[in-house]
Amino acid sequence: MSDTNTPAAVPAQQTTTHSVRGSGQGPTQERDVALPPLDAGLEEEREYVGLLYQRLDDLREEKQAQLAKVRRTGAVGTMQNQSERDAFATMYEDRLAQLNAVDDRLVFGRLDLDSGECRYIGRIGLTSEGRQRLMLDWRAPEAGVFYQATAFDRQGVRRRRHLLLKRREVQGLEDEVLDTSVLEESTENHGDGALLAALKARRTGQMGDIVATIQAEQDRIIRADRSGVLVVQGGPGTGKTAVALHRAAYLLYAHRDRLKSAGVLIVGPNSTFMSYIERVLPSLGETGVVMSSLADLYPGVRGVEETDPQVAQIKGRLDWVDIIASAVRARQRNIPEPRIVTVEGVEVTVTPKMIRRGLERARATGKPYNEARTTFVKVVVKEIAEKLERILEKRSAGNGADRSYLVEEVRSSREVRVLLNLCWLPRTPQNLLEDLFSKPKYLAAVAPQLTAQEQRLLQRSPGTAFTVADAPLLDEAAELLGELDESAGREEARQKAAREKDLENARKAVENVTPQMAEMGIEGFLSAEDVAALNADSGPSMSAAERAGVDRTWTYGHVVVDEAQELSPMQWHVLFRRVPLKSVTAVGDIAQGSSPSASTDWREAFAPFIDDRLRIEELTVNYRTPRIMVELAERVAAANGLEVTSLRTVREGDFEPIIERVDAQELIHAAVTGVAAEHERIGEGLVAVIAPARLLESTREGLISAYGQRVGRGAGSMTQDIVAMTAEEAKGLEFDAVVLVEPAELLEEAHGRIGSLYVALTRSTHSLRVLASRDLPAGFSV
Ligand SMILES: Nc1ncnc2c1ncn2[C@@H]1O[C@H](COP(=O)(O)OP(=O)(O)OP(=O)(O)O)[C@@H](O)[C@H]1O
Repeated sequence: MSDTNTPAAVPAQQTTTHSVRGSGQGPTQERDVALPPLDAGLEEEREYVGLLYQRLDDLREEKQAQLAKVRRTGAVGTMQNQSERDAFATMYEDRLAQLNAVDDRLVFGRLDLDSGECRYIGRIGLTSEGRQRLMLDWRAPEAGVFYQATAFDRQGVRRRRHLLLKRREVQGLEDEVLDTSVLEESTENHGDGALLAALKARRTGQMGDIVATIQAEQDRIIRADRSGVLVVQGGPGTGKTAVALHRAAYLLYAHRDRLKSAGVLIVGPNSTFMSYIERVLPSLGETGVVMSSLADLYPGVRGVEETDPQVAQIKGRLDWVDIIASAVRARQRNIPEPRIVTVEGVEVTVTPKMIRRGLERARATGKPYNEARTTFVKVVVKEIAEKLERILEKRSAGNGADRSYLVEEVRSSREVRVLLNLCWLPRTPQNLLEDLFSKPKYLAAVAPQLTAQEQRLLQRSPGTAFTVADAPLLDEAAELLGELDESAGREEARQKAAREKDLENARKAVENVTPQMAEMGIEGFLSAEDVAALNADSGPSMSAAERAGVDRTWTYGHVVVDEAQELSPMQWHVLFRRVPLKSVTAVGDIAQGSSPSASTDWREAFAPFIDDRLRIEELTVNYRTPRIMVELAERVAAANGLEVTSLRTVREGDFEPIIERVDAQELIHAAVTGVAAEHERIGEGLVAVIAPARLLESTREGLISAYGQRVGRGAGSMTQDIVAMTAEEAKGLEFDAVVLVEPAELLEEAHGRIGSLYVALTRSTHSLRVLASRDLPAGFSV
């Protein structure tokens, strides 16, 4: 058995055959299937695709049987035997999950080369039992020409064929003949291009992959080098999100050893967006990535919206690195004058000098605040105990009794504990931030960078929920405070030792199984770290991705950030800490920026974190929005002072945008009827009402009373056929039709920044209806 990703090299027209096992569980039957000739038609391609699915099913069956066998063996034998079994079991499970995920439209392309070689391109690489290459993984270097070859630069390609599948069924072929001499040989040339067919398709509410139709400018970005920061700038609908996700899949393929254990983090603006994109990577056979919205950047706390844009802007500044450091330092303080504590009925005077020695020794450890506190406590307790001992010695005229118990007595004395806490209170990131925002004097003392007015804006009562903009501040505080539990350091050391032991065992196991896996043609599916995680002697076993998702200190091999223009400097600061090699793909559009901290220049945005080794690539074709709507959006942007690069569009569009004037009190009713009118116009599909925040709830209620269950709610709302949201929430999403309510108010609520309205105008793939009771913003009329 072999199913890896080395190049396919099968001459196209000679009658090459592949030997394929028959289906079913019975005895193996061998049958030969010829590779379709260059002028193959639908029937021949169907036969070949049938062969590929046959191979997929066989592999699946094989893995299922192997997994069942390993599981039957049970947890017996030496630690190393168990590790080996676990290694195999995880590998089979991973592989099975991957084989299941790629079932839909397994293969999509065929290349016929000048050399006579024919390559099939699909979601994974497949070879026959006899090690004959059947299909190339789209990410393999040899598959690159499928996306790159053009009539001007053929790169040895005579013909590129798209196989249009619905699930497992070949429904059509589409040929691009790059060498005109092939024209006579080819009888097939089928209708609409694969790209247009994909773009016209109704939206499901979840983003799909674009693997069959990646365009050359996108492919270059997807396969770009992993090192450093790559920014992909592009207008709406240019495929930035799609490219970012396919790049993650590509990097996981090309650097599997490194990235499988370190992991890839994908960051997006909010949870609706994260559920919109969550299926793309699994459909490409990749499951081991961690996805996080900006609200979840600090594990364990889901930030609510920061409603005041000024507050969000203040919290986004890098000044907080210093403010939080001062806030932490300010929580270590000396006593102004000596204090008396009573231990065992004896009064002991604690002097500022004794406390200072404790503070200095603790700071000298260089450990985070809570961990250094252990040293502080140890030093001061010892000093008090020694003083107490001297007093007791004096009283008992030096009878030399054993007084080693005194240290424990001092440590457990309530008065001593109060004094120690007064000087060095154990803190969690949450308490620290809560204190900063609820104690104006504390904030004033540690944040001279903020004006009095800014400090006032930050004030809030204790217990208020943490916001998205607090997440990076919590993270920064956690970094400086360290573990709260004094025993955590010891526990951590114990766990580290246990992990190292597991890792050593796992390395031996992987060494043993690797040759057997290689024999089977499987490489790089499991690292020693994965096996070690399975054997970890504490808690349930977790995959690298699961562990990374809950561990604030996890460092990733690569980070992908979508809607990157919206991130504040503090959010970048936290993200860069998670990727020490600074291997980052950031995709976004400066023109769509709407958050209070949105970047207006990519180089400026990254200057604090990296030197000038920043690569900026641009995408220039809008695949989502028809030309008529793009023109409207660009006109409105320009009329409101926003410079946007004019985009090329792939589709003209079938429907002119409709602009309806309505009375203010009729807006919601008009939105409800507008949805029905849009469904009538476009047929089935997802219609979104994009409304100002003030009208959102009443709009949603109006829609629910008219359409009931059809109206989506929460993160999974996009899978229904009607949704209502603000322009901010619509960022990154797309719909078949959009009903846009009161554009003047959208502009106003973004404080005159056009970004949100520009976003709203570019969300639709087919049709747009604008409802306005007030004057329309500039640019709406020609
Ligand atoms: N090469 C392609 N083949 C098929 N569909 C594509 C291709 N490129 C982009 N698309 C489709 O175009 C639409 C827009 O893509 P995407 O959401 O990635 O754009 P974007 O640049 O992130 O947009 P925005 O900035 O407006 O959120 C999606 O439906 C995507 O699947």
